[in-house]
Amino acid sequence: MYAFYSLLVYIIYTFFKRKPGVEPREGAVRETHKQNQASSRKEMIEGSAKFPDEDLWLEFEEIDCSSDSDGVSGSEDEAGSSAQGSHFSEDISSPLTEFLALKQDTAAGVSVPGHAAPPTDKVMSPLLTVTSHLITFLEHYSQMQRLQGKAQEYRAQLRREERRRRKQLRVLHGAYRQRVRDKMSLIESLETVISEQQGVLEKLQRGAMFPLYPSPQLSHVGVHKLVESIGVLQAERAQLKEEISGLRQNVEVKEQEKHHLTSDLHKQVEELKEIIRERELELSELRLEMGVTDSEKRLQNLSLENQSLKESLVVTQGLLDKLATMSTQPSTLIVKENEDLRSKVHHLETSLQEKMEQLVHTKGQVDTLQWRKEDEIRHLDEKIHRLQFSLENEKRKPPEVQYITKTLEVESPAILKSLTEAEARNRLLVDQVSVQGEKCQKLEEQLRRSEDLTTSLSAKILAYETEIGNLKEGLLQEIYQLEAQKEEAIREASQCSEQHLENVRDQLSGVQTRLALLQPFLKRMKTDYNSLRSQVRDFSQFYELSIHEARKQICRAATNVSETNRDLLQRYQREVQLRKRYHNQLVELKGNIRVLCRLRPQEESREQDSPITTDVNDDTRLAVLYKGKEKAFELDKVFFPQASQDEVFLEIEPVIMSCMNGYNVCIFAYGQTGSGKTYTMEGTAEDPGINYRGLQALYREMEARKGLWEYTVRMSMVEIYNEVIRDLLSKEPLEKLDVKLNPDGSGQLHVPGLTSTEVTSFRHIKKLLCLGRKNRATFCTNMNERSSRSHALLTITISGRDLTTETVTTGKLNLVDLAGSERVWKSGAEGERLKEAQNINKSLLALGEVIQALRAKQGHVPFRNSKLTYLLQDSLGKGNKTVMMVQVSPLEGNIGETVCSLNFAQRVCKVELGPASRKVENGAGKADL
Ligand SMILES: Nc1ncnc2c1ncn2[C@@H]1O[C@H](COP(=O)(O)OP(=O)(O)OP(=O)(O)O)[C@@H](O)[C@H]1O
Repeated sequence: MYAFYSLLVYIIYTFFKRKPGVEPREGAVRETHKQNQASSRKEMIEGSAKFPDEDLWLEFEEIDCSSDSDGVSGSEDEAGSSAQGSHFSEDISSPLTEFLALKQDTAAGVSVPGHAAPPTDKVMSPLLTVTSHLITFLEHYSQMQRLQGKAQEYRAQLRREERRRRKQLRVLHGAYRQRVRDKMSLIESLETVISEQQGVLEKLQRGAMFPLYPSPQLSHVGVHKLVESIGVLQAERAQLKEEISGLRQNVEVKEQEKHHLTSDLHKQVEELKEIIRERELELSELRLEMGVTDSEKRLQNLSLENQSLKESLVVTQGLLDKLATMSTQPSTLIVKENEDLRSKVHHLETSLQEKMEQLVHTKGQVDTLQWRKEDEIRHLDEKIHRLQFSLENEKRKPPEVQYITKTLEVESPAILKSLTEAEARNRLLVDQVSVQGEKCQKLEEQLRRSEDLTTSLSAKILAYETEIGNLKEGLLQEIYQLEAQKEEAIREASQCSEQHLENVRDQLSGVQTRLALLQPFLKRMKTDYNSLRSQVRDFSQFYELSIHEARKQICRAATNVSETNRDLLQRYQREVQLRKRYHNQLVELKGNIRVLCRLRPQEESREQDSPITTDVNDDTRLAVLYKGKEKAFELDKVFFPQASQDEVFLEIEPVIMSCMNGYNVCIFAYGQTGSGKTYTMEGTAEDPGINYRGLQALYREMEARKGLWEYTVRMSMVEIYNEVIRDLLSKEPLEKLDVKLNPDGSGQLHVPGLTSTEVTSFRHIKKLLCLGRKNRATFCTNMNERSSRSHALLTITISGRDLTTETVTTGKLNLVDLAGSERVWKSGAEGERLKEAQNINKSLLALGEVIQALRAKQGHVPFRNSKLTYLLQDSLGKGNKTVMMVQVSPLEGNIGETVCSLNFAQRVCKVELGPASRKVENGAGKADL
């Protein structure tokens, strides 16, 4: 008895002294286990004591082997955990099995045949009972760990399956998109076919609109084309139907296969369930035998759940494989593909639903398991307390027992720790299961969406198919209608043509009768025609002779005309020369400086007695009643107030025209402000003055001389204000210019920077005149004031070339609108007005001095005393032609200024410039003639 207890204590000691953190290596453990087995067996054999239950040993060995293999086949973590579990189980199996065997033998009191009966103790001590319970619990715990390892393996498999399924789904989606694209292209091709058919139909309709006109061939061709295309479409449709039926058969076959697979799977599941049931029975038996706790049941439940999960995974995998194989099959028809997809989606949905249900069930089970485990832990705690209590009672027992009790006290926290770890693992499992459920839900949603898309697409396809069918029916109906219309049209056309033929026959018979009547007339006409032909022949001969004679006469007349022309040309040239000579003599007779006076008419509203009287019979005299005395003036010509612009111009025209022959001419208007200077020179738009009319006359003459003379005309316009020259044709009219001697040494004057524009036509001149007027207006706010105080000078330079004699003439025409000659400075003006008045007076005084010098025939003429005289130097001096237009106001109030102006004019009248000279240049060089 003592020996037995000693052995028992030794075994427990050897088992419990190994702590979980310092377990021996696997190989070492296995070796120890084998050695223990070997030694125990050896001992048994040597002691001629066969082991009481060899089958039980074998079972334990199998468990060890399976746990080893599981640890190798799982993933790295799982392998680690399973390996750990196997170590633990292996670690405890050898001493425990031995002890269990011994305990069973002891409890049963069975003697092994052939062996000596072991020493028996009929009464089991409490320590032995507790120890046996603990060992049983540890065994169950190790089994639970193994099952957990297997569950982890299943989870890994589940993950792998999930990944594979996702991949397959991606592939399926890609294939599905491709099929949709193919479907769209098919629909487009069908639409193009329909549009072509519609086009053909429209053509046919057009042909039917004009049945009487020649288009039956076109209608025939169109109908034939339409019928052919419809036949092709029908053939295509039949082919498509055949393909669809074939594909449906394939689908049915696949469905049957799927059904078989499902039934096989169900069978397998049933078998597995049967096996599980058997295992459950075995376990329940074991539990009854060994007093197993509820943890075994839970472990069984877990294993069952895992098994069901595995089965569902297998089912899903099979479905996915089938889907993959179906997706790889070549398909051309959309309908079939859609059906396949629909069925697959349905299967997937059902499998997912099953899985979801299983997962929910598993989750519930796990929750209940957790709850039960907590209860179990509580029970274990109570048991431990009871054990502690019993151990307290056993304190008075031998020291070995006390040692065991202490060991149990030490080891119980470790057991509790392992239990909490197991609980944590269970929680982890629950979390993973919930994550899996979410993934399954997402997949389910994706599948639902794809199914919706598939249904919508299939609906569209059906709609297209129905539309195509309707169109075909409509086309066929229209074809029938067209054929009917065509037949009707042919019938009508044949009726019309028959009627027309009858009409034509009638007309032909009428024409034949008329021809018979016209036969004698035709014979007569033939004779007339022959006579006419002979006459025409005679006439053509006569005509040729006449033409020949006329040509001769024309040639003779041409020779006579050329001789006459030469004579006429010579006479014309002589006439021109004479005209020029007489003109010059006339101008000279009139005087090369001529003073004309123009009386401004009174305004109708302010008409009053004028102090100026004229003689109607003598247009060279006028008298002014000034300060009670009548003062008489004799000038070259006096224009009465009623004199028109044209009259004034006719008087001046010969002088203006002389510039075309190379004379320098200067025409200036002189007089007080408001006396009509600008009116005379510029005039108005309706009644232009000397400037406009003179330039117009020059261009008229130039036109008349075209072919004999060639002219170049240049134009410039300046304003002299306060002794400052400004270019009125410049782009920068505010620039101040100055008169200088020409640097070429000719002694001529020129204004550097002055714009001298070559004029191409009279219209061009008009534009330039407008520009000059506009620029002058920009200088002042009050145009009348400004024009009254500034001189405006328009210069035209005309270079002419006689094309017959190559003589070149250069003439210059200066047209000057002078500033008002009133004596403002005498009226006490100040400031700017005084300066203006002084400058005006200076230039007019300089003009008077120049005229005085010319009159006195002085050697020096002071042209440079003012800008005005400087500019007019080459036109005012000797050999030039000058016209002074004295403008006189008829008003009593202006009488003083009138007298002054007339006095100045009188002085100018007495100036003798001598005969004018022409600026002519011929082959020998320049000359003044
Ligand atoms: N012969 C005429 N017939 C009709 N109206 C005339 C005649 N002469 C001048 N006038 C008118 O008299 C007014 C003053 O004439 P104008 O402006 O030509 O005078 P002016 O001497 O040029 O003055 P200023 O020196 O201020 O420029 C204008 O309205 C003009 O139409």
